[in-house]
Amino acid sequence: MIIASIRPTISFARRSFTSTRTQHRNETSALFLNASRLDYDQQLDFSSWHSICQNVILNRVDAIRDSDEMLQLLHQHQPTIVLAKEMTIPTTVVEQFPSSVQLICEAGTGYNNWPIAVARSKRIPVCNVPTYSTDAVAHMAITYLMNFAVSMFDQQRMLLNNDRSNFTGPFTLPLHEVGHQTLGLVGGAGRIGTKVAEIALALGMKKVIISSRQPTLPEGHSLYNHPNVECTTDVNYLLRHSDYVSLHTPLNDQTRRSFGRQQIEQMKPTAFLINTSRGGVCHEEELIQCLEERVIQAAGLDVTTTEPPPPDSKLWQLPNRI
Ligand SMILES: NC(=O)C1=CN([C@@H]2O[C@H](COP(=O)(O)OP(=O)(O)OC[C@H]3O[C@@H](n4cnc5c(N)ncnc54)[C@H](O)[C@@H]3O)[C@@H](O)[C@H]2O)C=CC1
Ligand SMILES: O=C(O)C(=O)COP(=O)(O)O
Repeated sequence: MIIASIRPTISFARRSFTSTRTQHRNETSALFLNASRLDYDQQLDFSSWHSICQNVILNRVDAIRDSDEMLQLLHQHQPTIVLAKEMTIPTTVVEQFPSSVQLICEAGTGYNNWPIAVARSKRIPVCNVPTYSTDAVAHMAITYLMNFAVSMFDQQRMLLNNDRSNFTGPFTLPLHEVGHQTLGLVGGAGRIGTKVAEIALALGMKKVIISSRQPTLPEGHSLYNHPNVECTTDVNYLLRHSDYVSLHTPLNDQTRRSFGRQQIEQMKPTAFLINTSRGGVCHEEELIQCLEERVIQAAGLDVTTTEPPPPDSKLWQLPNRI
């Protein structure tokens, strides 16, 4: 899957290069910072890189300790292309990039780890892999939803704790039929949100509310004019009417810590929050407090502000956090 999905980056790179950078066809090297994050021997299609530039030398480095070391490596290798995956690249590093660097590639979807404004000011294009894991993330969000719907996590916890109260008498854990429920997708008109919506509708969910910066889905969107889909610019409306709220915006200056107590308090007390976007989109301290106070039922968090959370984070202990 990843071999196929990395191709958009390659084709973007090819377009960038063929339009403006053809003079460098003979002398291209790429530096992959912290390459051990994935096994890219299998995932980078070197023949594509070679069609951009005749000699691509991919140098992979790991376990970089600090900005100084990063800069030292960059100046030593003088790469044309710098690749990274989810590793925070400090502003000062991009400011001091060697002049050889002509393309930044994020080898995944979210590119919040790069100081884009600095790259832009230096006229270095940045590309990502937009479809790197669209289906996998959508499946993850739906897995949280279905588990919340039938209290699967709680049932398993009770079994592991040898707590038989729900298996000997009347069943007290909630069991919801999603056909009667509404899913709210914040930033839901994007790739992952749309895929989540499509699966939720296939499961027969009553309604999907998508919040977007546009009042309607664009013509040509797979859910345009769908009878069970509502598009709104009013996130508060979505929060008030959803049984599950799933976050799908990228992390940027507008979305950073944008989902906190004020938003959670508008959700139904019976509702669940799902975050598979970026931990930093949530105001994590306020989210933890709201979960402790049971302002909502529970949260499914594929992402946290720091990954993994620090050992003393309350996130490790909260019973209503998955
Ligand atoms: N948990 C994981 O392993 C993964 C997480 N992700 C995260 O999911 C995010 C979304 O991915 P895609 O759906 O593929 O991206 P996308 O770009 O297709 O969709 C993002 C949506 O958010 C909207 N948006 C952007 N800025 C906004 C703002 N300031 N306010 C409101 N809406 C805004 C966009 O208009 C778009 O509809 C990525 O940026 C990444 O952070 C992506 C892949 C894997
Ligand atoms: O591509 C992205 O934005 C991701 O977050 C992918 O994350 P992962 O490869 O699942 O650690």
